[in-house]
Amino acid sequence: MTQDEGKREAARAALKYLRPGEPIGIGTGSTVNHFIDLLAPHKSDIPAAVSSSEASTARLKALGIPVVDLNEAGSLSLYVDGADETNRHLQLIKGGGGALTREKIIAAASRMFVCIADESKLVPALGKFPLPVEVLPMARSYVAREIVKLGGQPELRAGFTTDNGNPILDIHGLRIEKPLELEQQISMIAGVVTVGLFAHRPADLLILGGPKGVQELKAAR
Ligand SMILES: O=C[C@H](O)[C@H](O)[C@H](O)COP(=O)(O)O
Repeated sequence: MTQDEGKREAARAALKYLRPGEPIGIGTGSTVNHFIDLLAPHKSDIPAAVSSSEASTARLKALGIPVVDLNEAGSLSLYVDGADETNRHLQLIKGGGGALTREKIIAAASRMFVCIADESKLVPALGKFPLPVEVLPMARSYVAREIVKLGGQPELRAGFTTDNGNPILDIHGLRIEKPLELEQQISMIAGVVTVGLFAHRPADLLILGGPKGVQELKAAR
């Protein structure tokens, strides 16, 4: 089984959590793209979606699923999204595709966050995947210097701006032993819009696809 097939199987397993008649929150990335595609036969059950990126919005609309603003939808019962890394507490690194800010908002506004991924994303400690941080343009260098003080090596994501018009610093060299503390520390740096560490709002359920099939994990809390 390829990594992409693992993503697709995880996405397929998430379909059973759909709540017919209720709007759904939709993340961003290649795993979520599978999930959106698999929604086709269920679209009459989905009145609307709240989307975390322009890319997911375009894909949902192409399928005929109406996309609404979060302000209009209110709180959501279900949010489905991928991750770049997860630990056993279902704390995540997200933002490899640059959609971390809208993703964090929708996750916060949702009662159940189902994370879908291929099994390579489950790691003993977060931090091998460079941690994305969205920053306001004028704060880029200042935030980078503050991150060096925390022991990370920030690298500007070249030629990239988020859907919000901001740059991203990818932080290398972090072994994240205390995700809750680090999320708070980085979030407090002036000029940081969002850090792609989802520790205060982890996933509620992790669905992993791999050669041995699909496994579902609840957070060890
Ligand atoms: O910004 C992008 C998101 O956080 C994605 O959920 C994350 O990068 C995982 O993407 P993929 O499903 O393509 O591995």
